[in-house]
Amino acid sequence: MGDFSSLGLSDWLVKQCKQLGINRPTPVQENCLPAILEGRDCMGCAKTGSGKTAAFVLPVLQKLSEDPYGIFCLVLSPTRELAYQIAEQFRVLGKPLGLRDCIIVGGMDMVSQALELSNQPHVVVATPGRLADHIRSSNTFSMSKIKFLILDEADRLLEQGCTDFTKDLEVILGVLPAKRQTLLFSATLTDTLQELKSIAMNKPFFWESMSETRTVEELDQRYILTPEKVKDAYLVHLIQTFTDKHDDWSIIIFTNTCKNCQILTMMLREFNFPTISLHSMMKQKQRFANLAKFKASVYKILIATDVAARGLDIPTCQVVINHNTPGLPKIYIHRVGRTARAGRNGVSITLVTQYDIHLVHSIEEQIQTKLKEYPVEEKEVLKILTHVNVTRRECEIKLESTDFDEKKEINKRKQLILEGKDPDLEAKRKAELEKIRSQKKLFKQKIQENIQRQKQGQLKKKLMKRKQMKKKKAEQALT
Ligand SMILES: Nc1ncnc2c1ncn2[C@@H]1O[C@H](COP(=O)(O)OP(=O)(O)OP(=O)(O)O)[C@@H](O)[C@H]1O
Repeated sequence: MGDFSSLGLSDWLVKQCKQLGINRPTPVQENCLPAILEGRDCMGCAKTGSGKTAAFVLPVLQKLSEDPYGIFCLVLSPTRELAYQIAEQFRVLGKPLGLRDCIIVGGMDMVSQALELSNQPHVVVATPGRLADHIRSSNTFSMSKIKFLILDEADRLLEQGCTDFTKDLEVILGVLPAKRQTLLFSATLTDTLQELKSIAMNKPFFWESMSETRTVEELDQRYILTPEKVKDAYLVHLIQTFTDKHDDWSIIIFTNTCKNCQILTMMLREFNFPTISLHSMMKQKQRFANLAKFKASVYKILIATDVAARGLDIPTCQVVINHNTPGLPKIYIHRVGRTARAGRNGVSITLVTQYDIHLVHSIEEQIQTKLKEYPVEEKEVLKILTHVNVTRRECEIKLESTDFDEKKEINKRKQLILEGKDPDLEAKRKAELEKIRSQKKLFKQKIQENIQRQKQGQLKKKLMKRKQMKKKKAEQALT
């Protein structure tokens, strides 16, 4: 493995890297950096925590230092927290340049963002939705001269999941110059390769880390098979044992919904665990504040939805617990990738119910690794089971008495309005769809029942016939 200078990086950047403890390039940096410096489009697929961010930040900074102007580079990120983290890397590594960056994400003041954009920052780091809003509503900035477009977590930006970025991406791509360098990075690029290739049109240099497994070797991947009702008791027991044994460990717990995130946070606090949460129903300022407190180890436990699954770099995080088994292997890979980063060790524990076993199998198939069972003293778990379940129920009741569900409904309506839809019409449409769906279901059920009845009738007839035959034979034998 060479050093950064031999890859063509300028001395000032090599020095800057050293100050951050980045001395030798990781494979993704070693391979992608020269191609980007040569002016090629690039698609880099490397495991979580392998230094993909610096693989695009460093060459952009080098090119910027040769011809500084704004807006030089646009980076898109699927989440707001990740956008801040990327901007920070640019700021730290680009300090000697006097780099001016600007972060454009939802949940923050739009007017001050518009002002910052009009000041022509060198680098804009944005989430697609908010940037598209600015493009639609303002003509005080131009992106027609950008040299670099970067899609971090590129596969997420292009997939049509619950947050669909494709329309916003169309708006953004519409104002960018065709002549630019496009860089796409993720730990899970391969599923969306075709869509990505249409964005990086300029015969992209494609690099993927060669490895049989898709998760890092330093990660000890475990599971616990548990009935749904005992899950929380296992969780409390696990946290208790980790905190008893290790003062300095931080834990991220992933769960499937904002409500569950909130309930688990309340519940773990009842057990005096220093817990904080991160999910999309929180105010943005609170989200940033909570993440900062977790990063600074003020709180040792972060309970999050998948909004924290990708990209976040928290070196102190030693353990990831999946309170629910992720439905997609890709999500699993990103979630457990929040630990065991940059060569450090880490543990992931997935709580698996009997209904999730098939999900574990498809995860294992994708990552080419078998999860090992995590040994637990079941006696200890059973001892706290009732206490934990009663506490959870109390927390649920407490949450129900707040306006959490109401807020969720209001947020949904706000989102629909922002998408240019009428919330009442949407609700009507949804109800009608639901009605049609349940009618179809009922119809299907009736058909099934009819088939079943017919089958049973036929079976009965057959049995009767057989009985009669037997009887006949017996009578014949007697005569
Ligand atoms: N060459 C290097 N040597 C040592 N540490 C490095 C090097 N490059 C990056 N790092 C550090 O490794 C950590 C992980 O890097 P980064 O966040 O870029 O990972 P990533 O590949 O983008 O992961 P993910 O897929 O989860 O987003 C960071 O703390 C970063 O500072």
